[in-house]
Amino acid sequence: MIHARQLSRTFLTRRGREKVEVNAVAGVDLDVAEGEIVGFLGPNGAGKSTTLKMLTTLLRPTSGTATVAGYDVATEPVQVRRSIGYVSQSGSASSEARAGDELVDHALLYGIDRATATARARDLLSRFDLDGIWTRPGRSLSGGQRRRLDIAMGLVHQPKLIFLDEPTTGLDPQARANLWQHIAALRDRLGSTVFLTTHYLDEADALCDRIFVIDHGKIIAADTPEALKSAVRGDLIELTLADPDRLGPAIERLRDVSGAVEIAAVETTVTARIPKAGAVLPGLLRDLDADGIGLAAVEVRRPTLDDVFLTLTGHSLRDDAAPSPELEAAGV
Ligand SMILES: Nc1ncnc2c1ncn2[C@@H]1O[C@H](COP(=O)(O)OP(=O)(O)OP(=O)(O)O)[C@@H](O)[C@H]1O
Repeated sequence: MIHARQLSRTFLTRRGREKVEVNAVAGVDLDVAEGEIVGFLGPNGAGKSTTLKMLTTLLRPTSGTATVAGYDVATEPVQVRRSIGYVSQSGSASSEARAGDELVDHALLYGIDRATATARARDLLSRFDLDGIWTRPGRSLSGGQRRRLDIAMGLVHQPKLIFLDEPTTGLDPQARANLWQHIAALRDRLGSTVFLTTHYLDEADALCDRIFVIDHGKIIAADTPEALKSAVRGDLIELTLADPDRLGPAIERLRDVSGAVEIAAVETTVTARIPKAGAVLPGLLRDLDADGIGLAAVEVRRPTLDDVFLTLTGHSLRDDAAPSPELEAAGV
C-alpha cells in the first residue's frame, strides 16, 4: 500500500540573520501492507507530519521516492489523492455547517452523486455513533464527536487507505479509547489500511500492528509493539527498602542475580532490569529476607514502549512530547 525509499525533506529557515537547513525528514524507507494499522511514533519535531504530508502529496519531497496505493506521489498526485483519506491534526469539519450537509458536500467534491452521497453520509454517521447529529453545526459537537466526524469525512469516498495525523490529540481519556475502537473497526470491518502519527505510547501500543519509531527525521526502529518491547533487556524490578542504610547490601544481592543489568539506586529505591523477573523474584525476596533487608514495596513492570525509545535513543519520548491526557487530567 505504501512504499517509500530514502524519502527526504529539507526546509530552509532563518535563525537570526542566517539561513539554516533543517533536515525534517532524512532518508525514510517504509513499507506498509494492505490491512495494516501502522503507527508513526516520535517526539515533537521528529518529522512525523512532514512525512505524512509527503505521502499525501501535500508537500513535495526534496529527494527520494514514494508510491501510495500504487501511485507515485511526485508524478501521479491526483490519483494518490483520489485513493486515500487524510485527516489533518486540525481536522476539516467547519464549525457553522450542519454535520450531515458537510459530509454530503465532501462526497460531492469527489464527483459522487447526491443520492449516493446522502446514503453514505447516513451510514458513516451511524458507524461512528453519530446518529442524530445530522442537523447540528460542528461547533455544537464535543471534541470526540468532531474528531469522529473528521474521520467520517476522510472516508466518504471509500478510500482503502486512510492517514490520520495525531487523531486523538486534545481528547479526554474516554473519548480517546472510544476513537481507538472506531479506528480498529475500520480495519476489522472494512479491511482499510490505516497510517497514523502519534506521540502517545499507549496509543501506538493499543492500536498498531506495527510501529515505526522516528527521531530527528530518521526511522530508528520498525516492528510490532511486542517485538520492540522484547528488545529491551528484561523486566524492570523496583525494590523500596524499609531502611535506607541497607542500600549497599541490597545492590550486592541484585548483582548476584543472573542477567541483572542497569542496577541503580535512588534514595530508598533500588532498580534493575532482569530477564523474566517474575520467576527470579521469590528467590531474591528469600535472600533479601535472610540478609535482614526489609522491604517497604516491590514492583515488577514489563518493558513499555517508552523503555524502547529510551534504549534506542538514550532519551525519553516524554522529555519533549506532550504529556498524555491521563497525566494532564491528573494534573501532572
Ligand atoms: N514549513 C516548515 N519550515 C521550516 N521548518 C519546518 C517546517 N515544517 C516543519 N519544520 C521543521 O521540521 C522538523 C519536523 O517537523 P514535523 O512537524 O514534521 O514534526 P512532527 O514529528 O510532526 O512534530 P509534532 O509532533 O510536533 O507535530 C521540525 O524541526 C520542524 O520545526
